[in-house]
Amino acid sequence: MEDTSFLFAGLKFDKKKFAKDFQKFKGYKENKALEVDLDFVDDAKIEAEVGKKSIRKRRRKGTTEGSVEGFSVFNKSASAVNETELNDEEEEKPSEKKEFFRQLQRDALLRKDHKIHISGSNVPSPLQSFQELSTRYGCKPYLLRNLAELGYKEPTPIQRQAIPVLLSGRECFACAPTGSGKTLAFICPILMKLKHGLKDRVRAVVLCPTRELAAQTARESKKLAQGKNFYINLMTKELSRSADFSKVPCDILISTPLRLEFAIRKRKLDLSRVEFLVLDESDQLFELGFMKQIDFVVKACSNPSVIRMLFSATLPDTVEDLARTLMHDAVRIIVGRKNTASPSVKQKLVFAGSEEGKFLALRQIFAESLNPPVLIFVHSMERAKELCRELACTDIKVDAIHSDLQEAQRENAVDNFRAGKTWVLIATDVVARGMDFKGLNCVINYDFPESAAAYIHRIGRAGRAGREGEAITFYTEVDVPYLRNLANIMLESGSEVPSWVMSKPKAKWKKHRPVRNSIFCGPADGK
Ligand SMILES: Nc1ncnc2c1ncn2[C@@H]1O[C@H](COP(=O)(O)OP(=O)(O)OP(=O)(O)O)[C@@H](O)[C@H]1O
Repeated sequence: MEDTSFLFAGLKFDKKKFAKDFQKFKGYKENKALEVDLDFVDDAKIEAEVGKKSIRKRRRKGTTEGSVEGFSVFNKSASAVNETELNDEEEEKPSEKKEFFRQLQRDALLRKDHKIHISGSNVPSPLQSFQELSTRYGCKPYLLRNLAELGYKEPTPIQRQAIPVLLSGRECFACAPTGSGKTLAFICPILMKLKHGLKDRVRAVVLCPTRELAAQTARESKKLAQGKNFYINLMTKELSRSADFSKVPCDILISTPLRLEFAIRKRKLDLSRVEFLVLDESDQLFELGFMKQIDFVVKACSNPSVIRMLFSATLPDTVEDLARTLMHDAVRIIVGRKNTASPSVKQKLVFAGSEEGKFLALRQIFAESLNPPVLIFVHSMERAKELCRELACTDIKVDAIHSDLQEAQRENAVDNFRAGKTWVLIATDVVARGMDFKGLNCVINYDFPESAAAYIHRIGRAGRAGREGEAITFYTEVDVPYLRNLANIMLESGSEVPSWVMSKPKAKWKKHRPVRNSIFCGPADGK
């Protein structure tokens, strides 16, 4: 790859100015042996591994908050600390030093309790509670009030770590399970950092892969900003086509890549003063279909001090490598194990034999216990329409959502499902990512997912925010070669797998889209 400039070409990384940091990143792989995961270190190790330099740095910076910002994975090992540093360290008051190590221990324990794994230099302490937003960072009362009104008592693990990282002005790339509150993890610090009342520029951009997710993110952001005069705009079709952006006050702009690119090119939308750029579902945004627009948007956010952040429940190594090499002094945050399904979803495999078998299995599940709302995934819009037609013949309130619908029809499908007017929603992967259907009990993969990431995101529509959920995956002969891969994900997230599946070889699982027979199979009861 011609480094990665095609994507982050707009990034003005001054290699001379940041020579030291650049060296750190360049040497990241070699330095990996030094990477310390605080989750697993005891007191002695902390003492040995901590870069003494960071104590000094912190004192110089005059950090007043109760957090510790002093642990560098890139620091030299204790034995390599040079003489000057040791001399400096001698000046450290013993009580201050002791408190520093105590804080490190507290951080390590908190991270261990919440399965937070970090790498990066001087990573700020995770949050003990939302109250710390006010004691450590001077958060305005309105935000704490809104959090309480939304019923958020404790920060989720990703919120505990990502919020302090972003508030300390650091870039980050983060991977945390589906339904674990990543939206709040990036919106909360943006609201805290943005001074409101500046109406002349877009100051934060959130990119989402689908319109539905963009709309949901805009709605959730507005709830959090309630009571403050923030301008939070969703890039609708009309806005992207006809707005005079110099006259549209906009603090946070939430958009899909295509619409944003269009507005920049055709409506002269100026993003040169954007302070925060969020790439939500970042791994999908880095896929081929979006690459050109993402590159364009990243270039347009040309403010050298823009803070970029990547969030997803799946973060392939390729995306990580890209982020690690190109973001400046970024912190990597992983909650739990990377690329695993949410442990709160009970997963099950069902052999359906054939297309006809799938439909019969579905009817049987519904006959035994239809516990709406239920989301069913199929692999194409034709199949979504077909299955919807088949189920519409029953007394089940069913609808379908796919990319062949008008924007308003898609909105209606989502709204009706949320309102309980639709019991069963049949969908393509257009709603597989990010969508938060509160109270969704069950996801059925009518068609086997095309990749591991698709599986993790699809089933992650259930079992959100600590609730239990269920996922059933139908398979036929054509899907058998991929069963083992799926079984691994199931096992890692605590679900049971039949032992024979584990004896199958693993296959390369990317874009498994076999040609499937028609869903239509005539009357199921033979009448
Ligand atoms: N601190 C919290 N306490 C309780 N619930 C929370 C908290 N933060 C967020 N939530 C709720 O958790 C649910 C999932 O949040 P969100 O949609 O941000 O998840 P996500 O991690 O982005 O998921 P996905 O990977 O599927 O996009 C939402 O209903 C949200 O309101």
